[in-house]
Amino acid sequence: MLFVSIEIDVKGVSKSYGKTKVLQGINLQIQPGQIYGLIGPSGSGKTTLVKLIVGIDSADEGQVEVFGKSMPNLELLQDIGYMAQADALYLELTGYENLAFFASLYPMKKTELTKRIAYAAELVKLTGELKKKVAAYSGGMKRRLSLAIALVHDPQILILDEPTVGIDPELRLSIWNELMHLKNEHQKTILITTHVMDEAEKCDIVAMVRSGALLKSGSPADLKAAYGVRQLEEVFLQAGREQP
Ligand SMILES: Nc1ncnc2c1ncn2[C@@H]1O[C@H](COP(=O)(O)OP(=O)(O)OP(=O)(O)O)[C@@H](O)[C@H]1O
Repeated sequence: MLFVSIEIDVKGVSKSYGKTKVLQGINLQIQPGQIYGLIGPSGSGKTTLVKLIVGIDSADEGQVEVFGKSMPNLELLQDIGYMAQADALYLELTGYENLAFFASLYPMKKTELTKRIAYAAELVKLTGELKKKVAAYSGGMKRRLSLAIALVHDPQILILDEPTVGIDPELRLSIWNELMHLKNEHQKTILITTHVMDEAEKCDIVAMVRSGALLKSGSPADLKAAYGVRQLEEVFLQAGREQP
């Protein structure tokens, strides 16, 4: 029997805010070493779903398991790197001080900490800017620093909520190359939300979210073949029309 391990398992999850049902009956499974993309229009529920997976909010119905453990679970903090949509940075501190602060929340030796900060800063091309106060950073630089913070403690799972918004195309490409490297060379699992179809194309599995429900999921190639189309965007439009 083929055994497929599951790192993130979302089972029948629903969530409401007040009377508004924001997620309904979501099921998804993410395997180790996958890049899994959530794509959908603004307000479709991607961030809400991501928050349930990270464990900073809890579902009304259903369950989220990460490494077989029910979320939220403080034990798993070390294993998950989360980059929220809104940057949570200390503006009066420098880039370096921000990285050092977040890294210090995890058990790490001083030498390891210094190495990880250098690696994370280089990854997002901020090495030369680390001495500046974050208040003087541009929007894109803040996004890049948030990404560096998400991976500074070397987590197995990276959960990135629209990580490339406000980032120029060249750096966007280099960040994607690095995400591919993290997946291919270090078997990291990456869950990413995006509005951008060409980013969705780079994911192993794409799940299309609309109005709090998962329309379709699969590899970009399989999804396009199933609909007989050449663009992922067309899959999304057709899948949306099929909805009752
Ligand atoms: N804390 C909250 N209280 C009330 N409503 C909320 C809350 N958080 C989200 N919502 C609502 O839930 C719905 C889904 O929001 P969510 O942020 O998950 O969407 P999204 O797909 O991530 O959108 P975007 O791509 O714009 O980030 C929206 O209608 C939003 O207004």
